[in-house]
Amino acid sequence: MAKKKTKTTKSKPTVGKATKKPSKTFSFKLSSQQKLIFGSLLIILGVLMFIAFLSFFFTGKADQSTLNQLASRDVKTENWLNKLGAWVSDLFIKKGFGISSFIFSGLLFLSGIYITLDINKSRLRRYWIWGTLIAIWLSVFFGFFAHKYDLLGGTIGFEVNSFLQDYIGKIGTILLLLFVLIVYLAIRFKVTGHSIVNLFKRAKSDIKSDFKSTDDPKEVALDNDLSAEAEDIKSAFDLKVTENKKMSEPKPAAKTETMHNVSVAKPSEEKSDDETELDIEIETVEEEVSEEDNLSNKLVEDFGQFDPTLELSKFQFPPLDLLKRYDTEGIKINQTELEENKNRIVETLNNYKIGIASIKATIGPTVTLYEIVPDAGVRISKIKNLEDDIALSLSALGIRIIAPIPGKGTIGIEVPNKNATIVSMRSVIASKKFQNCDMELPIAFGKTISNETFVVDLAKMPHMLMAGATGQGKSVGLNAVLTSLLYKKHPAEVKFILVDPKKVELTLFNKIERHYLAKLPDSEEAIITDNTKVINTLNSLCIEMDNRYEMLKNALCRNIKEYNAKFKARKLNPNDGHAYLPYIVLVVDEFADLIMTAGKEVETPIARLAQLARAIGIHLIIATQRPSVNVITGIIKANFPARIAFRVTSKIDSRTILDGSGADQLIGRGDMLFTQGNEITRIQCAFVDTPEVEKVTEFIGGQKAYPDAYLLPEYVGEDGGTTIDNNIDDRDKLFKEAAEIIVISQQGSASLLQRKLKLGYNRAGRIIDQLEAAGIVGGFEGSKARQVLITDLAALAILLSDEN
Ligand SMILES: Nc1ncnc2c1ncn2[C@@H]1O[C@H](COP(=O)(O)OP(=O)(O)OP(=O)(O)O)[C@@H](O)[C@H]1O
Repeated sequence: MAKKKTKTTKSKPTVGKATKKPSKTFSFKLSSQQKLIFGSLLIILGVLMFIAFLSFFFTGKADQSTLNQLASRDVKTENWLNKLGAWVSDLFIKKGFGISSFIFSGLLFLSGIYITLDINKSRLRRYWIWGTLIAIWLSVFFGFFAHKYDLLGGTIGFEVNSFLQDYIGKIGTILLLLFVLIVYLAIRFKVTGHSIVNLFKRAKSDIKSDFKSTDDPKEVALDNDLSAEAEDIKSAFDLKVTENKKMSEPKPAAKTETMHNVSVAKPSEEKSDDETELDIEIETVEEEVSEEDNLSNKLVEDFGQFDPTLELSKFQFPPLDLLKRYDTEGIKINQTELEENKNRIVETLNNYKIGIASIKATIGPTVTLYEIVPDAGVRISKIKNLEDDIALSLSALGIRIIAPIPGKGTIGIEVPNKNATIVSMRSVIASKKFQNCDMELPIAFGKTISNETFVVDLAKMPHMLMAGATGQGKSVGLNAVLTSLLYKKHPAEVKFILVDPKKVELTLFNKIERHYLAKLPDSEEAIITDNTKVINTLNSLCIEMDNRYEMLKNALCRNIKEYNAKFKARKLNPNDGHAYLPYIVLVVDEFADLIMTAGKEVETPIARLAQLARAIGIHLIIATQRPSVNVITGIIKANFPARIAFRVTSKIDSRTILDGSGADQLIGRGDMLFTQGNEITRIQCAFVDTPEVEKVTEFIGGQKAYPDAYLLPEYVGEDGGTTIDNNIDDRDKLFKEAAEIIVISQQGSASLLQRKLKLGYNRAGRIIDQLEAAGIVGGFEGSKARQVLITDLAALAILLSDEN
């Protein structure tokens, strides 16, 4: 992939410092001149080594006696490179690897060339590794001949060979060397069983065709490798064709016969021959590694994959003990209750002349499902209409009839248990299903009617709408969602934006602000309780969404998962504006309240986010007490396929949220219906109490955190940039200084002032307004920095002196 420079529109806040540049390590970098000097030195050394080695085979014996006296100048050696040559070649060839030592001189020479010409170093490294291994292998192999030619394998070869022979014998050593050779060929040249078979086949067909051509000298195979003779014939043949063409254009085969008496094998015959004999040989080509891949591979080799959790590498997930066990946990079967309910159902149905073939009970935490198979010929709608009668005869609230149960040939009657059991958060978090799940954003909601832990992936939903009348368990449900994520996701991987108009429900999560929360740069509190701030946050989230899409586009990725995987593999350069992207989960409690106060201003960004944000890891969870149509509008509903309904007060509300009835028949206290499309599942929501959440958040909050919450992009509301302060006397004390900074950097951004002058966002924003009023910076341009209208300090000085 060609390296692509990308630019994002703003300086992105990072996950703490999750986007660290690859850490600076000591790098041995040479200038071009140094490369030439060092490279040519290696080339010369390689050549010298080669000469010394070569000479050793002629002069080695003669120099043998002088080796101990090399220090003395008077001693004469015969090696072509004299004393040093004699010593080095003795060291490498005699004491070392034998004739395979030539490989090292070659490697030195090659290194010199690579360094001088600045060619890809990773290949050179590979040459060295493989070269050394080959040298060892050869010397061990030549060790077999050591008793005759000791210089072939050198001392190392001899010693290793005899060592191996001592333990596995001669045959064992040969086989071991053969095995190593096969491993080498397989890895280095990607040789496979197939390619060997193909090689043999080709050799066979070559030999066969050679035999054929010698059998009948007249027959010349007209293939691509025409021999010189055949070439002559062909040219003559072509010539004749052109001559003949002028006359009568006879058939080419006849022409050849008349001219040269050469029979050309009929193409069709040749083809059939080829078909039986020739097999396509597929050459295994080593995949070309593109420049960027190469770099990323090297980075991954050197530093390992990028680890977003590195900055808080010591972060500990909260232990299970922080969550409470409940006495009423665990399903107890009440046989008499079961029996009674069964009898009543059968009786009621009998009263209406509905016979039952069989009945089966599944006991859940809060309700028991009686599955009945009616006698043949009974109309389902008849049973469905008896809902109220059955409820009356069972004298129980919240009877729900599912007729038929999707995927089963039965009718279900859900009857609440007299003594509901609590599904504790602890039990669902501890469940294998949750612990072993491989989801991006796993949520353990609770338990289904058959007492299975119900785990869903928020990333797949991709947004969730939650409704329920007051006191039915919405807040507990939201806490269950957040707790699930806290137990499974590292602070680097997920960030929450919490909107809590009630001001009391989500405040506990304040403690994990610097771990898990995201906020606007200028806000002090991460949890948003003020409705006007919600608008800014939502718009800022839209900017974040646009930025993320831009980043994904530049990285050629379709979704956040691919993008993060690429970033982890170091294929995306942080200097090009890329960063590891955590998931962002926006939780809005009391959505109705928000819509009432802010209306369209909230609905538009929510709808935009709901429509577009799924691919870039922004997920919305919206909870409301009143699921009326003016709160949950068509556009919002269409984009929230996952719905959760706690008990609602009317069938209409149930229809609004679930597109069907059922939620009005729930029994409350966490009894809920979940749908992600067609199927509706009844679940008992896990119960997590405030003290438990407090303990979990305290545990997390007590650990090392990022310096700040995850900062969302700056968003200045529509009126934010227009309140221009014209009064010179009211200007900020730091106005002049700020103007100078802006003019020098030619960048009209409040965050620059924040950084340079160490100001809060509000003050920096005010100064920017004053600068705009003074004509130093241009108007507000959305997420982009403002234009600077003054080009240098001199012009600024003139402008300011004119004002006074
Ligand atoms: N899953 C559950 N298991 C057992 N009891 C529950 C469960 N969920 C809620 N409850 C009970 O219901 C009470 C009210 O729950 P919760 O505060 O979540 O209601 P709510 O829907 O948020 O109400 P509101 O909209 O007024 O805030 C809880 O205090 C608790 O006693």
